[in-house]
Amino acid sequence: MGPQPSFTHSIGEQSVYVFDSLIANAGEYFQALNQAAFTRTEVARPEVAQHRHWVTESRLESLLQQPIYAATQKAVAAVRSRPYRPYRAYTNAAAYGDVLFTHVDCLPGQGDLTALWYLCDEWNVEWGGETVFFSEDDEIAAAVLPKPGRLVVFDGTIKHAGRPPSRVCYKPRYTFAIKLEPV
Ligand SMILES: O=C(O)CCC(=O)C(=O)O
Ligand SMILES: [Fe+2]
Repeated sequence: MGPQPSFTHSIGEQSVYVFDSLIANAGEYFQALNQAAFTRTEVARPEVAQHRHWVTESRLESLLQQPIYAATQKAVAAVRSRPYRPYRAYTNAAAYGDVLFTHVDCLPGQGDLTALWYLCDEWNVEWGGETVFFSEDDEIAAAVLPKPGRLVVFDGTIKHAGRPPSRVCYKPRYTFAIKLEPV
């Protein structure tokens, strides 16, 4: 039997699956990301293109060799019967005061999934930094808190946004996004 989600949220026909404890070395990723070269190049959606946020891209060829990708595949296989392949992987960085704008990760009918890893060595509920998911009528339908090594897998058509960490959080918030398309 594969990994089971810690919990699942249904938003209309779409789903958000939260997995914990699939990797043990989130703190190592956090340390490595502290040395990575981020560029302020990412745009959430065209209308907010003047507000860019910080990202660093991962090479897909190297991603495929990594245990974090194997863990992602197992989680995806636990919730979906069809195969998916990654087409992009990158890490978002946000600190207090940053804004990560609301967006969707794919168009209706594309069937993409997003696998989003919280790569922190610790997290405190007072630090905020949730990923929030919206219903069709723009209500918050689910909010997922960062936790070291937590993975959230969701349908790319769900509107969502990362929230920045609060003023009492002195660490960057890193989320590692793997965008997956049906094969
Ligand atoms: O950092 C987050 O919580 C959300 C990131 C995201 O939505 C994305 O990279 O597409
Ligand atoms: Fe997204």
